[in-house]
Amino acid sequence: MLRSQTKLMDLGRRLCRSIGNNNGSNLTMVEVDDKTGIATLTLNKPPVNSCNLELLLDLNESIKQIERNGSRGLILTSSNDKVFSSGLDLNELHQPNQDRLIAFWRALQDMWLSLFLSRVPTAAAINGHAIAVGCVLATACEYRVMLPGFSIGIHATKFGYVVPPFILISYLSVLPRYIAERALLQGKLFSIDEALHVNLIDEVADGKSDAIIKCAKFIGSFAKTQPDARALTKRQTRAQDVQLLIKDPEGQLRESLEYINTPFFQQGLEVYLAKLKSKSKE
Ligand SMILES: CCCCC/C=C/C(=O)SCCNC(=O)CCNC(=O)[C@H](O)C(C)(C)COP(=O)(O)OP(=O)(O)OC[C@H]1O[C@@H](n2cnc3c(N)ncnc32)[C@H](O)[C@@H]1OP(=O)(O)O
Repeated sequence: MLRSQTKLMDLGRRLCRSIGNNNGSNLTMVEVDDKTGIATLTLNKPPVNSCNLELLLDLNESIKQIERNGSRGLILTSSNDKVFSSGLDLNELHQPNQDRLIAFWRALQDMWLSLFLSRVPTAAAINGHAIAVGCVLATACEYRVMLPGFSIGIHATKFGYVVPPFILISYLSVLPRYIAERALLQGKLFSIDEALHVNLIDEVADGKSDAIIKCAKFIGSFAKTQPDARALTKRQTRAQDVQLLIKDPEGQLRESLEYINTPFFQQGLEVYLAKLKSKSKE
Protein backbone atom coordinates (compact mmCIF):
# COMPACT_ATOMS: atom_id res chain seq x y z
CA MET A 1 0.00 0.00 0.00
CA LEU A 2 1.22 3.48 -0.86
CA ARG A 3 2.44 5.57 2.07
CA SER A 4 0.03 8.37 1.14
CA GLN A 5 -2.89 5.90 1.28
CA THR A 6 -1.82 4.70 4.72
CA LYS A 7 -1.57 8.31 5.89
CA LEU A 8 -5.10 9.02 4.71
CA MET A 9 -6.45 5.94 6.47
CA ASP A 10 -4.69 6.99 9.68
CA LEU A 11 -6.25 10.40 9.38
CA GLY A 12 -9.70 8.84 8.96
CA ARG A 13 -9.14 6.65 11.99
CA ARG A 14 -7.90 9.54 14.09
CA LEU A 15 -10.81 11.82 13.27
CA CYS A 16 -13.51 10.42 15.48
CA ARG A 17 -14.05 7.71 18.02
CA SER A 18 -17.58 6.78 19.02
CA ILE A 19 -18.22 6.31 22.69
CA GLY A 20 -21.37 4.73 24.04
CA ASN A 21 -23.37 6.13 26.92
CA ASN A 22 -23.91 2.72 28.50
CA ASN A 23 -27.59 2.39 27.67
CA GLY A 24 -27.10 1.09 24.14
CA SER A 25 -29.66 3.46 22.58
CA ASN A 26 -28.97 5.47 19.45
CA LEU A 27 -31.15 8.43 20.41
CA THR A 28 -27.97 10.41 20.91
CA MET A 29 -24.54 9.65 19.51
CA VAL A 30 -21.23 10.76 20.92
CA GLU A 31 -18.02 10.97 18.93
CA VAL A 32 -14.76 12.27 20.33
CA ASP A 33 -12.20 13.85 18.03
CA ASP A 34 -8.94 12.13 18.95
CA LYS A 35 -6.85 15.16 18.06
CA THR A 36 -8.83 17.94 19.75
CA GLY A 37 -10.47 15.87 22.50
CA ILE A 38 -13.79 17.59 21.73
CA ALA A 39 -16.96 15.45 21.86
CA THR A 40 -19.76 15.92 19.34
CA LEU A 41 -23.11 14.97 20.82
CA THR A 42 -25.68 14.35 18.09
CA LEU A 43 -29.43 14.30 18.67
CA ASN A 44 -30.74 11.38 16.67
CA LYS A 45 -34.45 10.82 17.24
CA PRO A 46 -36.32 10.84 13.91
CA PRO A 47 -38.23 12.50 12.53
CA VAL A 48 -37.66 15.85 14.30
CA ASN A 49 -35.74 15.24 17.56
CA SER A 50 -38.77 15.90 19.72
CA CYS A 51 -37.70 15.37 23.32
CA ASN A 52 -39.56 12.44 24.85
CA LEU A 53 -38.62 10.76 28.13
CA GLU A 54 -36.17 8.37 26.51
CA LEU A 55 -34.35 11.11 24.57
CA LEU A 56 -34.05 13.31 27.68
CA LEU A 57 -32.62 10.44 29.75
CA ASP A 58 -30.25 9.49 26.95
CA LEU A 59 -29.12 13.07 26.44
CA ASN A 60 -28.45 13.53 30.15
CA GLU A 61 -26.44 10.29 30.26
CA SER A 62 -24.39 11.38 27.23
CA ILE A 63 -23.61 14.78 28.78
CA LYS A 64 -22.41 13.04 31.94
CA GLN A 65 -20.43 10.49 29.93
CA ILE A 66 -18.66 13.31 28.05
CA GLU A 67 -17.66 14.89 31.37
CA ARG A 68 -16.54 11.54 32.82
CA ASN A 69 -14.35 10.65 29.87
CA GLY A 70 -12.37 13.88 30.14
CA SER A 71 -13.45 15.45 26.83
CA ARG A 72 -12.24 19.00 26.34
CA GLY A 73 -15.61 20.28 25.19
CA LEU A 74 -19.07 19.38 23.97
CA ILE A 75 -20.65 20.32 20.65
CA LEU A 76 -24.40 19.68 20.46
CA THR A 77 -25.86 19.08 17.01
CA SER A 78 -28.49 17.06 15.12
CA SER A 79 -28.40 14.17 12.66
CA ASN A 80 -31.41 15.73 10.88
CA ASP A 81 -30.38 18.35 8.33
CA LYS A 82 -33.60 20.40 8.74
CA VAL A 83 -34.43 20.18 12.44
CA PHE A 84 -32.04 20.67 15.35
CA SER A 85 -34.90 19.91 17.75
CA SER A 86 -38.66 20.48 17.64
CA GLY A 87 -38.75 20.86 21.42
CA LEU A 88 -40.68 18.76 23.86
CA ASP A 89 -42.48 15.74 22.47
CA LEU A 90 -46.03 17.01 22.78
CA ASN A 91 -47.35 13.46 23.03
CA GLU A 92 -45.71 13.28 26.47
CA LEU A 93 -47.92 16.15 27.63
CA HIS A 94 -51.18 15.07 26.01
CA GLN A 95 -53.49 13.09 28.31
CA PRO A 96 -50.45 11.81 30.13
CA ASN A 97 -49.97 8.79 32.32
CA GLN A 98 -49.11 10.54 35.58
CA ASP A 99 -46.13 8.35 36.54
CA ARG A 100 -44.58 8.79 33.13
CA LEU A 101 -45.28 12.55 33.20
CA ILE A 102 -43.44 12.84 36.52
CA ALA A 103 -40.46 10.90 35.13
CA PHE A 104 -40.56 12.99 31.95
CA TRP A 105 -40.56 16.38 33.68
CA ARG A 106 -37.89 15.26 36.15
CA ALA A 107 -35.73 14.12 33.24
CA LEU A 108 -36.24 17.51 31.55
CA GLN A 109 -35.20 19.44 34.68
CA ASP A 110 -32.19 17.16 35.27
CA MET A 111 -31.03 17.29 31.67
CA TRP A 112 -31.27 21.08 31.55
CA LEU A 113 -29.22 21.42 34.74
CA SER A 114 -26.58 19.01 33.39
CA LEU A 115 -26.21 20.93 30.14
CA PHE A 116 -26.48 24.42 31.62
CA LEU A 117 -23.90 23.65 34.33
CA SER A 118 -21.68 21.31 32.35
CA ARG A 119 -18.10 21.64 33.52
CA VAL A 120 -16.76 21.42 29.96
CA PRO A 121 -17.11 24.24 27.41
CA THR A 122 -20.32 23.74 25.43
CA ALA A 123 -21.41 24.96 21.99
CA ALA A 124 -24.42 24.28 19.78
CA ALA A 125 -24.04 23.71 16.04
CA ILE A 126 -27.65 24.50 15.16
CA ASN A 127 -28.13 22.83 11.80
CA GLY A 128 -31.92 23.14 11.62
CA HIS A 129 -34.99 24.61 13.33
CA ALA A 130 -34.59 25.00 17.10
CA ILE A 131 -38.10 25.37 18.47
CA ALA A 132 -39.11 25.94 22.12
CA VAL A 133 -37.13 23.41 24.17
CA GLY A 134 -35.01 22.97 21.03
CA CYS A 135 -34.02 26.62 21.54
CA VAL A 136 -33.56 25.98 25.26
CA LEU A 137 -31.02 23.24 24.46
CA ALA A 138 -29.08 25.76 22.38
CA THR A 139 -29.26 28.56 24.95
CA ALA A 140 -28.07 26.21 27.70
CA CYS A 141 -24.80 26.01 25.75
CA GLU A 142 -22.15 28.72 26.01
CA TYR A 143 -21.97 29.44 22.26
CA ARG A 144 -24.28 29.09 19.29
CA VAL A 145 -23.51 28.76 15.59
CA MET A 146 -26.48 28.43 13.23
CA LEU A 147 -27.14 27.68 9.59
CA PRO A 148 -29.31 30.04 7.48
CA GLY A 149 -32.87 29.23 6.49
CA PHE A 150 -34.06 28.03 9.88
CA SER A 151 -35.96 29.46 12.86
CA ILE A 152 -35.05 29.60 16.53
CA GLY A 153 -37.10 30.72 19.51
CA ILE A 154 -39.76 29.97 22.09
CA HIS A 155 -43.23 30.46 20.63
CA ALA A 156 -45.15 28.89 23.52
CA THR A 157 -47.55 31.80 24.12
CA LYS A 158 -48.82 31.48 20.52
CA PHE A 159 -50.42 28.19 21.39
CA GLY A 160 -51.40 28.95 24.96
CA TYR A 161 -48.46 27.65 27.02
CA VAL A 162 -47.05 29.47 29.97
CA VAL A 163 -43.37 28.65 30.17
CA PRO A 164 -41.84 27.41 33.44
CA PRO A 165 -39.18 29.57 35.16
CA PHE A 166 -36.14 27.57 34.06
CA ILE A 167 -37.14 28.03 30.42
CA LEU A 168 -37.43 31.78 31.00
CA ILE A 169 -34.02 31.76 32.65
CA SER A 170 -32.48 29.96 29.74
CA TYR A 171 -33.63 32.76 27.40
CA LEU A 172 -32.67 35.48 29.88
CA SER A 173 -29.17 34.07 30.25
CA VAL A 174 -28.54 34.95 26.60
CA LEU A 175 -30.85 37.82 25.69
CA PRO A 176 -31.24 41.23 27.29
CA ARG A 177 -34.34 41.21 29.50
CA TYR A 178 -36.50 43.51 27.35
CA ILE A 179 -35.78 41.52 24.19
CA ALA A 180 -36.42 38.18 25.93
CA GLU A 181 -39.64 39.49 27.43
CA ARG A 182 -40.96 40.88 24.14
CA ALA A 183 -40.00 37.75 22.20
CA LEU A 184 -41.65 35.47 24.76
CA LEU A 185 -44.82 37.55 24.89
CA GLN A 186 -45.02 37.67 21.09
CA GLY A 187 -44.18 33.97 20.82
CA LYS A 188 -41.51 35.03 18.35
CA LEU A 189 -39.45 32.66 16.25
CA PHE A 190 -36.30 34.44 15.06
CA SER A 191 -34.89 34.19 11.55
CA ILE A 192 -31.11 33.82 11.41
CA ASP A 193 -30.56 37.54 10.76
CA GLU A 194 -32.84 38.51 13.64
CA ALA A 195 -31.19 35.97 15.94
CA LEU A 196 -27.73 37.26 15.07
CA HIS A 197 -28.84 40.86 15.54
CA VAL A 198 -29.97 40.27 19.15
CA ASN A 199 -27.08 37.85 19.90
CA LEU A 200 -29.38 34.87 20.36
CA ILE A 201 -26.78 33.19 18.17
CA ASP A 202 -23.08 34.08 18.01
CA GLU A 203 -22.16 33.16 14.44
CA VAL A 204 -23.60 32.01 11.13
CA ALA A 205 -22.13 28.99 9.33
CA ASP A 206 -22.50 27.93 5.71
CA GLY A 207 -22.89 24.22 6.48
CA LYS A 208 -22.85 21.72 9.33
CA SER A 209 -19.12 21.04 9.15
CA ASP A 210 -18.39 24.78 9.14
CA ALA A 211 -20.64 25.11 12.22
CA ILE A 212 -18.74 22.31 13.97
CA ILE A 213 -15.39 23.93 13.10
CA LYS A 214 -16.60 27.28 14.48
CA CYS A 215 -17.86 25.63 17.67
CA ALA A 216 -14.52 23.80 18.05
CA LYS A 217 -12.69 27.11 17.62
CA PHE A 218 -14.76 28.63 20.43
CA ILE A 219 -14.02 25.64 22.67
CA GLY A 220 -10.32 25.94 21.73
CA SER A 221 -10.36 29.50 23.10
CA PHE A 222 -10.30 27.98 26.60
CA ALA A 223 -7.16 25.92 25.89
CA LYS A 224 -5.01 28.03 28.19
CA THR A 225 -7.43 28.01 31.13
CA GLN A 226 -7.28 25.57 34.02
CA PRO A 227 -10.32 23.25 33.60
CA ASP A 228 -11.37 23.14 37.28
CA ALA A 229 -11.04 26.90 37.69
CA ARG A 230 -13.04 27.41 34.49
CA ALA A 231 -15.74 24.94 35.57
CA LEU A 232 -16.13 26.47 39.04
CA THR A 233 -16.19 30.00 37.68
CA LYS A 234 -18.92 28.99 35.21
CA ARG A 235 -20.90 27.37 38.00
CA GLN A 236 -20.64 30.51 40.13
CA THR A 237 -21.61 32.75 37.23
CA ARG A 238 -24.71 30.64 36.61
CA ALA A 239 -25.52 29.92 40.29
CA GLN A 240 -28.37 32.40 40.56
CA ASP A 241 -30.01 31.09 37.37
CA VAL A 242 -30.29 27.57 38.74
CA GLN A 243 -31.12 28.45 42.36
CA LEU A 244 -34.86 27.81 42.09
CA LEU A 245 -34.50 24.47 40.38
CA ILE A 246 -31.71 23.22 42.63
CA LYS A 247 -33.35 24.36 45.87
CA ASP A 248 -36.82 23.06 45.10
CA PRO A 249 -36.91 20.67 42.12
CA GLU A 250 -39.99 18.88 43.44
CA GLY A 251 -41.87 22.17 43.92
CA GLN A 252 -41.02 23.19 40.36
CA LEU A 253 -42.09 19.77 39.15
CA ARG A 254 -45.40 20.00 41.02
CA GLU A 255 -46.19 23.43 39.58
CA SER A 256 -45.57 22.28 36.00
CA LEU A 257 -47.58 19.10 36.48
CA GLU A 258 -50.55 20.98 37.91
CA TYR A 259 -50.51 23.28 34.90
CA ILE A 260 -50.13 20.48 32.34
CA ASN A 261 -53.10 18.65 33.85
CA THR A 262 -55.50 21.60 33.60
CA PRO A 263 -58.37 21.23 31.09
CA PHE A 264 -57.27 24.60 29.63
CA PHE A 265 -53.82 23.25 28.78
CA GLN A 266 -55.07 19.87 27.56
CA GLN A 267 -57.73 21.38 25.28
CA GLY A 268 -55.23 23.83 23.74
CA LEU A 269 -52.74 21.03 23.21
CA GLU A 270 -55.33 18.84 21.52
CA VAL A 271 -56.06 21.54 18.96
CA TYR A 272 -52.35 22.24 18.39
CA LEU A 273 -51.49 18.56 17.94
CA ALA A 274 -54.32 18.11 15.45
CA LYS A 275 -53.04 21.11 13.45
CA LEU A 276 -49.50 19.77 13.50
CA LYS A 277 -50.61 16.38 12.25
CA SER A 278 -52.85 17.76 9.50
CA LYS A 279 -50.01 20.07 8.36
CA SER A 280 -47.61 17.15 8.09
CA LYS A 281 -50.16 15.25 5.90
CA GLU A 282 -50.40 18.14 3.40
C1 LIG B 1 -45.86 22.90 30.31
C2 LIG B 1 -45.62 23.99 29.40
C3 LIG B 1 -44.54 23.71 28.41
C4 LIG B 1 -44.16 25.02 27.83
C5 LIG B 1 -42.89 24.98 27.10
C6 LIG B 1 -42.99 24.25 25.83
C7 LIG B 1 -41.92 23.68 25.34
C8 LIG B 1 -41.90 22.87 24.12
O1 LIG B 1 -40.84 22.53 23.65
S1 LIG B 1 -43.38 22.41 23.42
C9 LIG B 1 -42.96 21.85 21.80
C10 LIG B 1 -43.05 22.98 20.85
N1 LIG B 1 -42.61 22.58 19.55
C11 LIG B 1 -43.32 22.82 18.46
O2 LIG B 1 -44.37 23.43 18.51
C12 LIG B 1 -42.74 22.32 17.17
C13 LIG B 1 -43.78 21.79 16.28
N2 LIG B 1 -43.20 21.27 15.07
C14 LIG B 1 -42.94 22.00 13.99
O3 LIG B 1 -43.13 23.20 13.95
C15 LIG B 1 -42.41 21.26 12.79
O4 LIG B 1 -42.61 19.90 13.00
C16 LIG B 1 -40.90 21.48 12.52
C17 LIG B 1 -40.68 22.92 12.00
C18 LIG B 1 -40.05 21.27 13.76
C19 LIG B 1 -40.41 20.50 11.43
O5 LIG B 1 -41.24 20.59 10.30
P1 LIG B 1 -41.24 19.40 9.23
O6 LIG B 1 -39.84 18.99 8.91
O7 LIG B 1 -42.12 19.85 8.11
O8 LIG B 1 -41.87 18.16 10.01
P2 LIG B 1 -43.41 17.88 10.32
O9 LIG B 1 -44.08 19.08 10.83
O10 LIG B 1 -44.02 17.19 9.15
O11 LIG B 1 -43.29 16.85 11.54
C20 LIG B 1 -42.96 15.48 11.36
C21 LIG B 1 -43.70 14.66 12.39
O12 LIG B 1 -43.26 15.03 13.69
C22 LIG B 1 -44.39 15.43 14.49
N3 LIG B 1 -43.92 16.49 15.41
C23 LIG B 1 -43.28 17.62 15.11
N4 LIG B 1 -42.97 18.30 16.23
C24 LIG B 1 -43.41 17.56 17.26
C25 LIG B 1 -43.38 17.74 18.68
N5 LIG B 1 -42.81 18.81 19.25
N6 LIG B 1 -43.93 16.80 19.44
C26 LIG B 1 -44.52 15.71 18.89
N7 LIG B 1 -44.58 15.47 17.54
C27 LIG B 1 -44.04 16.40 16.75
C28 LIG B 1 -45.41 15.93 13.47
O13 LIG B 1 -46.70 15.91 14.00
C29 LIG B 1 -45.22 14.90 12.38
O14 LIG B 1 -45.82 13.70 12.82
P3 LIG B 1 -46.65 12.76 11.84
O15 LIG B 1 -47.88 13.54 11.45
O16 LIG B 1 -47.00 11.55 12.66
O17 LIG B 1 -45.75 12.49 10.68
